[in-house]
Amino acid sequence: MNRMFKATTAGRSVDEITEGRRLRRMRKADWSRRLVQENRLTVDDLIWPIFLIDGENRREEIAAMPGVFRLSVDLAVREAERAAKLGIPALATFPNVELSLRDQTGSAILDPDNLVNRASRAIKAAVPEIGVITDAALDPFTSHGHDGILRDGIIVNDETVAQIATAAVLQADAGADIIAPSDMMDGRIGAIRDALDAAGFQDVAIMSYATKFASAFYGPYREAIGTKGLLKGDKKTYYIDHANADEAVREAEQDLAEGADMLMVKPGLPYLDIIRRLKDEFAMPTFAYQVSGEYAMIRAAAANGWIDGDKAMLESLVAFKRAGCDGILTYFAPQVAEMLRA
Ligand SMILES: NCC(=O)CCC(=O)O
Ligand SMILES: [Mg+2]
Repeated sequence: MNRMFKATTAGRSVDEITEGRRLRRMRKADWSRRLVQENRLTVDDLIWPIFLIDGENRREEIAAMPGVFRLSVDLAVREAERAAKLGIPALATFPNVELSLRDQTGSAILDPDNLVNRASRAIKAAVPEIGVITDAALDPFTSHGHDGILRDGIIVNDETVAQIATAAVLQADAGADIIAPSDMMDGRIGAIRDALDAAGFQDVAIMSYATKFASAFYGPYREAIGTKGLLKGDKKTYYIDHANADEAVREAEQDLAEGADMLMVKPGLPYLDIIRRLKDEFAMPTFAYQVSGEYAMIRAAAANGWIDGDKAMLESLVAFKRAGCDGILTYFAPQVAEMLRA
């Protein structure tokens, strides 16, 4: 029937137009689609960001992130066990620090027994086979919610870098396998590398939040770590303008020169072009952070019945692989891992 059909429009048949190259041929059945599929999401691609709170047996749902909880350390350990069983390679921890412990300089990050370090110790003791990634940025620890030390209205770069480097050593000492600083201060990767090496932590890696953009998509995260009501102004003097791409390449280049082992692009889905450029340019292990706002959008639309949440989640994650990612930090990690296993 197809063969007999001659287009009645301007005269040429579809076979004449395509010269016989029919791309739908390989899409005709499930088996052939599977055979030619270029990118595949596996559990090995997942990093699970989890939120911490003080106390015991505490589990608080984050309103703007349905299905995501703040966990006391004992429950975080349980979740780490679950993650390891599911085959998730690594966790990234983020603390919601008690308000009374936050100050102008974020000094609690220098407490060897702060929430993050206690969690790393407990997780590594119970589940040594899972990777632990910690953030050395100051925002969960400052009374103003900025990622650095605030003096006279300015986030001071060099003093912040010195504090972050010291904090990174404490985090490594508590068991962190990867330090992932999310603050975007200039020079922090080199300073962290030097400090880790000087303290004997040559094997602790650095995943640079090399290209972190000033973004509206971090909203729910600020609720999660309790900086929403604290933060005055914005982070535009240290995060990258979301209109810029060449600048992101320069940031990544600089962090690699300073010793970053891995690059991260954040947020994720609106920045797939950056992921592709970094992967092509540097051929380094490259990660995306599918941030809280991206998670919330998918969950909210699904809750309203406007999209199929599971399908949108999987599609968004495969998009990162297609763009060149080696892995993705995603709040969907345990849910996806369960699905990929089934
Ligand atoms: N330093 C980690 C983040 O800022 C996460 C942002 C988000 O999930 O929105
Ligand atoms: Mg930089």
